[in-house]
Amino acid sequence: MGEILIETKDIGISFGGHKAVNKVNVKLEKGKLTTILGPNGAGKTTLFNLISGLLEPTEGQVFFKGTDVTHLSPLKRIKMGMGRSFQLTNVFGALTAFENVRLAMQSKENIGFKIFTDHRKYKDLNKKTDEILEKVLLKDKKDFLASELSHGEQRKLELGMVMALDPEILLLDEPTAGMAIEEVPVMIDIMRNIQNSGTTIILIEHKMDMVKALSDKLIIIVNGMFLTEGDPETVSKDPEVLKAYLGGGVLDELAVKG
Ligand SMILES: Nc1ncnc2c1ncn2[C@@H]1O[C@H](COP(=O)(O)OP(=O)(O)OP(=O)(O)O)[C@@H](O)[C@H]1O
Repeated sequence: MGEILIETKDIGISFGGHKAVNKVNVKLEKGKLTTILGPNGAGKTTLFNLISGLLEPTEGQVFFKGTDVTHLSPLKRIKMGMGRSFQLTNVFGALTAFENVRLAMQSKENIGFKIFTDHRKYKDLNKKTDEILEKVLLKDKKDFLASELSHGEQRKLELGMVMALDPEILLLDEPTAGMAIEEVPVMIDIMRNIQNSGTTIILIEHKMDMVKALSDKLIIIVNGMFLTEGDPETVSKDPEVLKAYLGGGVLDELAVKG
């Protein structure tokens, strides 16, 4: 296994009496795309919230590049290189696509209005913003208000805003949620662009086309607990996975992967 960027040790959280995540141990490897799969309500988003700091665990620890970040705020984690997107779109409708991405970049750099006193920095930010809009295939829409974009375009923009934080690892919670199936191949292209630029990705995704096309590794979570992990081919044939999770035949699609 290569360098580990994120590791959880016996991480868990209870809501009332219910253990939404129960002593989960995962290691996420640099440069890889790992997909977290599991039925609805299995605890995938909750695990993301624990990793990114939106929730404090009731037990266990989270490490980022060997540092214990369990009690650090989400903002501190972002500054360390952990980027996160959400199932719901979070864009500023009254700003253009370009402004949304640049604002995200400014927030990371903490430069606020000082940019107006440093022309070079300003130009540099604009250039980086253009590069990101190109990566998420929104260059043509840069001057559109975010509210004028389609839902799928807003999702791409959201991805651009997370990219603007220049993360070393990206946690993406269903980037295709609410997208029409015809839009999925474009999202796959965008994700490949991000992968090719060396960013490590952890993905929660239900659309199997996407999972098949991109995943180096699958981690299966059932009832808040880690079930198994491995390459998509192996995991899709694991009898435990088929028994506990599938039934519905979801991974049959993975098993026939070329
Ligand atoms: N803030 C909360 N308060 C109480 N219960 C919660 C909270 N967040 C999540 N849960 C519960 O924890 C369990 C796991 O939810 P979670 O959203 O993590 O599942 P998921 O695997 O992401 O599901 P989906 O695929 O439907 O998004 C569910 O039973 C959910 O109702």
